Amino acid sequence: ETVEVRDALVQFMDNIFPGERNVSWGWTSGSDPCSDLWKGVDCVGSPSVRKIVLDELNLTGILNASSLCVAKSLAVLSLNDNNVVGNLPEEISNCSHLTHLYLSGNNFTGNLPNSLARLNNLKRLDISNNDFSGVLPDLPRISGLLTFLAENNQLTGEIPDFDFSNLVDFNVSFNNFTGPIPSVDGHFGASSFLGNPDLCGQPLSNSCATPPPAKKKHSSSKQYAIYSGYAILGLIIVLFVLYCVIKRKMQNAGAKNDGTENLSSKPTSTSSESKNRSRSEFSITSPENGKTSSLVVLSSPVVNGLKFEDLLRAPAELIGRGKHGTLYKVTLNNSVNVAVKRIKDWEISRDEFKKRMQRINEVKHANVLPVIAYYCSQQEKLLVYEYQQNGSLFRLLNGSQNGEMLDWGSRLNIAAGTANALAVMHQELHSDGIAHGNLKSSNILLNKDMDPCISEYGLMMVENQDEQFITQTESIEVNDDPARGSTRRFKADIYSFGVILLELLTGKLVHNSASDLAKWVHSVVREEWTAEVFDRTLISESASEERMVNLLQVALKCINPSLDARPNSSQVAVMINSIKEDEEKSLNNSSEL
Ligand SMILES: Nc1ncnc2c1ncn2[C@@H]1O[C@H](COP(=O)(O)OP(=O)(O)OP(=O)(O)O)[C@@H](O)[C@H]1O
Repeated sequence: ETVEVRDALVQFMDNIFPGERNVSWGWTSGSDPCSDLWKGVDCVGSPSVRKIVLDELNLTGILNASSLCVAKSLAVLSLNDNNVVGNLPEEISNCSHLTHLYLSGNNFTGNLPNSLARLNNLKRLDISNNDFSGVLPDLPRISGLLTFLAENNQLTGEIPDFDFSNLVDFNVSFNNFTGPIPSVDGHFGASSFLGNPDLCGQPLSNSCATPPPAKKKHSSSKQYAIYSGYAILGLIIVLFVLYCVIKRKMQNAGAKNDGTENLSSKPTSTSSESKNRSRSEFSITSPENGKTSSLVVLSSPVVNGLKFEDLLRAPAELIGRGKHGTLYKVTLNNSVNVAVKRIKDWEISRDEFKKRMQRINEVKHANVLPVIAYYCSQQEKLLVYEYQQNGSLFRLLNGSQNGEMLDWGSRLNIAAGTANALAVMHQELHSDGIAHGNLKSSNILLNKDMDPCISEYGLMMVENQDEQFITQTESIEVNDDPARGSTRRFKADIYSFGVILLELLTGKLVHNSASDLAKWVHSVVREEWTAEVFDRTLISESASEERMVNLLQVALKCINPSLDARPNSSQVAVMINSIKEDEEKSLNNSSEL
């Protein structure tokens, strides 16, 4: 770097870190930021400063943007989780190459400068958890913005009309924004807007009131008539909705005696009410065509001799309602908990169902949760699994803050265990055409040793998580050729597994569409800031970036839009096991030192 840039950067550091600095940081005008490796500086193979990352270093001074932006090629500035004070100066716009600006978790105050909107290259802006106030500058004019995080500040005024379809992260919760939320078209939920008492409209539940009376006083009689019309229409809609809700509630109360949702109230097994509750839940009816549909117990000593009636009588608690059915936790007489999945709308004959279950049951793997019993009648299909106390991967990544409890080693173990199980299942069931069909992180359960267990293998005939990623030609081929259709099912599992790997690596979860996460990862990787993709908890535990990148590459192969380009499950398992072996070797080496 030139002397001018060096001196300016040293000035920037003196201002943001007043006091004595550790000499090992560099940041002295006699040295070079790139070749002398100043702390937090990355020149990404060039002679000019590209990135400055000074997170969690207890910086307590001010941000001197005039000095900082003398480094013209600066693209990333990250000052997360320090105690920087003062405002964000107008001169920040001199850093015209900035693509990433992270200021979260500091004590910044004052208005955001209008010049911020002139940072045309900005893709990610995170000013969350500060004390910024005032109205937002015209940020929507930055066309490539992907992230805007501003939660927990004191910002006011209306939310400008961002292009929400382009944004992948957006959060303005817990500020003082007012007025109507611009149309987000389902791209972001209420959690992005909560905690602004005077904000209204979708996706929040409080609708915007008609204009206040003061304005009406000045409005013309025509406007007055329009507003009154809206108000009356609104009132009619509210009354109609109220009527429907009350009517439905009354019908439900009549038909089900209020017992459908929550069966956790531990009914005593002798009470006729509790029997009725269980019956109404599973609604198992009389024998069909003279044949009795009984419970088939496949394996497991815990449920030996289990009868269908035992299942019906046992207290059941609803624990989930998914796309394909409902899940109950049922406590049997011997105090064993089982999970009972009641499948919805599966057009499959009894014989076919039975054959399928028997076939799946023949293949065993330690990381696949076996079906221990099943029941099948024309109307009902129930599957019984052992209840897994430690819940699912989805819950683990979601429940603990940012998946904090799940360290890199555990994530790699889950990835490898799942890949190995999938490889065996695919190999054994390939000729039967039985793929998993609905692989996702809520179907990866953790057993008592926190090892992964794939649940619900083969319960769905087809699941098209990757539909939009299939090329048109492939889609035609698949429809025309049954063998290709079978390949497609297995390759769809690979896509889904790739998405699970992305969840493990990013800590971000799929809620509605797997393709959103895949798109987000692609967009970050394309920007060549691959490290940005990884879950920050992994970065802070100093997980090996090399192995994270390797696992990311496996994930990207799995979500390749072309079916043929995706690896098969055995290849995936080999790749992940080799990453796991590298990890173990490196741990052994470091413990020997
Ligand atoms: N055997 C089990 N033990 C403990 N928890 C389980 C078990 N099986 C499923 N769960 C959890 O119960 C919840 C509901 O499961 P369910 O299978 O109904 O939902 P889903 O997998 O999201 O939906 P679907 O399979 O219908 O697409 C999920 O969070 C799942 O992780």
